[in-house]
Amino acid sequence: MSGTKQLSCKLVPGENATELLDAQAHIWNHIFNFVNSMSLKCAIELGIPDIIHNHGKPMTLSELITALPIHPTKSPHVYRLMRILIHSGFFAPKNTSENDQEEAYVLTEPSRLLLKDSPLSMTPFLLAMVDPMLTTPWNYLTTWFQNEDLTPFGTAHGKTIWDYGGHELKFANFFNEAMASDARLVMNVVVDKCKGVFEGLESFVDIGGGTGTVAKAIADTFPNVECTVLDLPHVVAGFQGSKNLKYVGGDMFEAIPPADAVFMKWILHDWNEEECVKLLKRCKEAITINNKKGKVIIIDLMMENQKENEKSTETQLFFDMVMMVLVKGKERTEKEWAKLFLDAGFSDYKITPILGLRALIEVYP
Ligand SMILES: C[S@@+](CC[C@H](N)C(=O)[O-])C[C@H]1O[C@@H](n2cnc3c(N)ncnc32)[C@H](O)[C@@H]1O
Repeated sequence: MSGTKQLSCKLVPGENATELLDAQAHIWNHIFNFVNSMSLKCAIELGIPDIIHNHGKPMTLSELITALPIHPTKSPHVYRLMRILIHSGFFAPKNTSENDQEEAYVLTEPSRLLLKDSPLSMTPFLLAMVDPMLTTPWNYLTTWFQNEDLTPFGTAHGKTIWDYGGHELKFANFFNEAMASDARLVMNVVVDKCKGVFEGLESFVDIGGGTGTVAKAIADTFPNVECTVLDLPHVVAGFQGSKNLKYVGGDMFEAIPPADAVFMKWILHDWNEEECVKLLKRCKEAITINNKKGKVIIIDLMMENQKENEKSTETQLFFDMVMMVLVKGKERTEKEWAKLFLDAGFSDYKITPILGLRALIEVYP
């Protein structure tokens, strides 16, 4: 032996083979965690949910293979893709009839939400989040821990995500469409379950409101409310308002149009504590102008609001890491939210926990 240490292959006393193999399997499972998202991405790109949906009845493997836009040499592999997606709950097997040997596939609730033309489709969000422009920064996480860069996204692309959107049209389009698809789904629930939050308002401004999905939903549901979307000039460029909806291009850290309610969905989790306090102070100015007493309405993730559900906790932890990698923000617990509100000079808040992993929070001056 020339100076290298020889590691013993024997089990350490007290360690049994089952524990060792379990530990190995645990590591394998985590190494290959990306297989779930990449298999799902592939199924969406091939249009599998739509093909099964349009078939109108449970679809057998051979029918699926015939309908898929794939090379004939790949036909024998389709069942493998379907098998993992059944395991992860995106499709379900169904026997077509008692005599029929061949299993058929049906959609599940999650795959129904991935139908391309469904009004609440999450497909744009999925395709954006797994696009290499957003996954590449993960390869720079270690480098970022060891340098002074603000985000791994910045290390990878040399710009903040917002500046990048201003330069890369393709990125801006799929990012804004991803946000809009989430806003459609959330506003569907909000307008149905918490209409009261918006009743009595005369004016409403959605800051960082993207291409206006939230403001449009409020403008349509409450025709007497004057709605404004404020976002970066390149995001709102070319958008036309309507009778009670207008678009304003600007920087929310500089000025927010006065309104009875300032709305922020998926905004504060993008920013650090100092920036959030600055933004909340701007919001407070906007809702208290002329001695008015409006409110701030926030939709954002609330860490630890689903403690009993292991999968939801993991999803919240995923989101927090995403915030670390893409932007300077974080996901916050109720205690952390309360501190932000206090530091920005607000006196009270109310949480409506109707949005699953997220919450609707009303904040009062
Ligand atoms: C995570 S997206 C959320 C979009 C939308 N609120 C939603 O949830 O669908 C954040 C938004 O903030 C906007 N934004 C970033 N910096 C901004 C600034 N300084 N002023 C105004 N908007 C900004 C981005 O352009 C983007 O539309």
